[in-house]
Amino acid sequence: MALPKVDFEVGADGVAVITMGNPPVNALAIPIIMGLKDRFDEAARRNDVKAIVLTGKGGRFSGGFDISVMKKVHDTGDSSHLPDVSVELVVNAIEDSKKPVVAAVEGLALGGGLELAMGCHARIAAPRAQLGLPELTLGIIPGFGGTQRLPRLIGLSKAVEMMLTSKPITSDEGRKLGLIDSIVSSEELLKVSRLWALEIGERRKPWVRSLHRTDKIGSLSEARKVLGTARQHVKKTAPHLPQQQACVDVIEYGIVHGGYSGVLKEAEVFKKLVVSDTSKGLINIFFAQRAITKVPGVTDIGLKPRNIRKAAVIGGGLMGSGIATALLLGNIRVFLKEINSEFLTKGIKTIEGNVNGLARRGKLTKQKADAALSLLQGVLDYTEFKYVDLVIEAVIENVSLKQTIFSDLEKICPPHCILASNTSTIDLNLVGKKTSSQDRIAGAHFFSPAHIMPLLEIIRTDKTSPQVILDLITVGKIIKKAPVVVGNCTGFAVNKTFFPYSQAASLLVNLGVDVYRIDRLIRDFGFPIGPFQLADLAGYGVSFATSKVFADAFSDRVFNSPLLDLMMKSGRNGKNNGRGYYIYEKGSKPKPDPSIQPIIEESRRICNIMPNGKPISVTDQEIVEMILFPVVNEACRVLEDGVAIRASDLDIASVLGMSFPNYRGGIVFWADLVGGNHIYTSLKKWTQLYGNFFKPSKYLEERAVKGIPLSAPASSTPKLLGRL
Ligand SMILES: C[C@H](O)CC(=O)SCCNC(=O)CCNC(=O)[C@H](O)C(C)(C)COP(=O)(O)OP(=O)(O)OC[C@H]1O[C@@H](n2cnc3c(N)ncnc32)[C@H](O)[C@@H]1OP(=O)(O)O
Repeated sequence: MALPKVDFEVGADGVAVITMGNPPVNALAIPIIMGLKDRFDEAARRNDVKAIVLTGKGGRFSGGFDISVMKKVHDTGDSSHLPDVSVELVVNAIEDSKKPVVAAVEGLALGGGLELAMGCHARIAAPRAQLGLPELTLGIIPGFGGTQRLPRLIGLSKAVEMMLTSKPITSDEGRKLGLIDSIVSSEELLKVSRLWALEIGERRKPWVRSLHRTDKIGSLSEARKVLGTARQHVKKTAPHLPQQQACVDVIEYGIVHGGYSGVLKEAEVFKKLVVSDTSKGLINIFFAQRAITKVPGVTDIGLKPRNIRKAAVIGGGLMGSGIATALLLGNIRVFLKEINSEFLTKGIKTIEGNVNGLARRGKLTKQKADAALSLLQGVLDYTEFKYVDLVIEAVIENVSLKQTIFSDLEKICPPHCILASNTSTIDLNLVGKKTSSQDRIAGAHFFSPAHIMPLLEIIRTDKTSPQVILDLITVGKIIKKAPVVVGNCTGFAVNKTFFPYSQAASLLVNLGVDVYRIDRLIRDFGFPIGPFQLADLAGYGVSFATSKVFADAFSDRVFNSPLLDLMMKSGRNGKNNGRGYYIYEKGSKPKPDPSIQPIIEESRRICNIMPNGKPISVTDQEIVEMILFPVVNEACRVLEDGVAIRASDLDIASVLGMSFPNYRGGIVFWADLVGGNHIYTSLKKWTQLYGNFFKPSKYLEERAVKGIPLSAPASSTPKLLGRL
């Protein structure tokens, strides 16, 4: 791999071209920043240099400050790894340079990349470059002057919007807004930028120091109005994200005290935010997301993904139609199979509803929606299966039915065809037991609604071939899912980790805690809805069936609550029939239903676990911990058994599959922040008080006692992922 380096070349025209080279995105790693400082010094010193062009190698300007430097700060606790770029490089060496500097932008200029460009005296871009300040997604604010220069270049409202949403704009929009001075073809980019820089020197083009501009900001009262609205919005939509408020504050500071003071304030706040838990969590998620597709024994052995053009989905229910929708949106031809025309019509209607719904909400153009639906064909038999590359079975969780389907598939599908099951709980060895095709059988576990939820859990057995796993990873990427490869066991990685979540909530209710208090606290923690509203949403049938599976598999530690059964017996089925823990009425938000109280009382009476028959007294924090620590405990077992390749895979899976708040970094990452020892001692205490449901796992105990982070890689070879 090429080392990061900054090239410097002075042409006969007297223009020095400084080129950042750090593939694949020219991230501003420390050697690049040092190199830039040296090169700008050199350009300033040399008499043969009249003007400067700053650009990036390989068709990309820069993807911003090297995020791994911030990770290093998190890992070491040492902020001195953060270089002074904002003043030393952007203000002193670039913006205040006595020689004109032009940024030649191609591909992308994000974060620190765009901030360098904004420090230049003009920006020339190739078409379709992405320009943005996505720092807030990492729990920080722009730190190389972006909070000050962007509003001065494009106006306050748009700049605030770009920073708070972290959404990039294209060259075209940048040109209209005044961020880009001219758009030229890639071929012409350097030539035009050189000329432009020379013309600035000759005063034939304006020599603009962005930080000194005030014309686009408006009056102080106008600015305060815009910022006040932004503040209100942030307060409502992002109460857990301190960087959002901080960003607005820093922008305002610069407007009140001047751009340069704003830059200094920004650097100070940036440094504080880098070490915040939010930034630690979000940066963990950034790298976790990119690690999932690095699967030892699969992606590092020189295999090439095969083309998956045609797929079949068996079962047109909620899951099957969601999966088919996802494949169609990924431009894959789909045969949807059902057992009769009534079910088939219903499945197709659901898919049409899914696709058209996305188009209605502006997520898809009408043209793309029509193109996706044209790739769908409903079938009632296996004739078309002779030509497919992938089958995903999504029928009910019935072992013998699945076994029959897979033995039929083996006979009908071509030998290269991948045979996948969307089972959420059943052992895949059992599913493929009646075939001799175990090497091409895998799990492709989607999360409901499958066309929306971004996680795809790919389950490999010890017989699944690496090629099949690689192909499924590739399909996952094509259909815009995050593919996480896990081992085969009851519940696989995600449902196994999270089965104690709803059980702990029920346990607390049976100990006397209020349903709605629990839901509120879990929402306050950052989940979009609480466990009882989630149960309402999923429908009780699914929860009931899966809790049975877990009760059989993990009888040493399940909590069997009569609550769900009693709810069902009283004619409730959650959102499906409008009656659950909440009342569901069209057009209004779910309302707590006081009439469930007698059902809860009955459950408590049957369960009889309240000490002395009285509700326990617990703090809000304890409630959250009593629900989430058992999940951490199960995550430890998943890691110990090697069901997940690495802890960060569970982090990303918890965020994308279970809506664990991303700014807390994922379940294992959060557990390490809370501290293994606190989790262990709490679980031990609750085991004594309330039983084995809370009993700490060996893995947790060992690590807590030795002070080893739960996320640290295991020293022994994973068991279930034996091939990895
Ligand atoms: C002080 C400043 O204000 C602070 C900052 O600048 S913070 C950084 C702001 N910039 C960002 O947030 C951009 C982050 N990067 C991205 O969004 C995307 O990587 C991208 C749009 C640039 C490219 O996307 P894509 O082509 O799909 O490639 P992607 O797989 O994401 O990244 C390719 C590799 O570059 C790495 N990378 C991308 N941006 C990086 C960055 N800013 N720092 C370090 N590594 C980075 C990725 O980790 C990945 O590494 P890997 O191959 O070892 O896994």
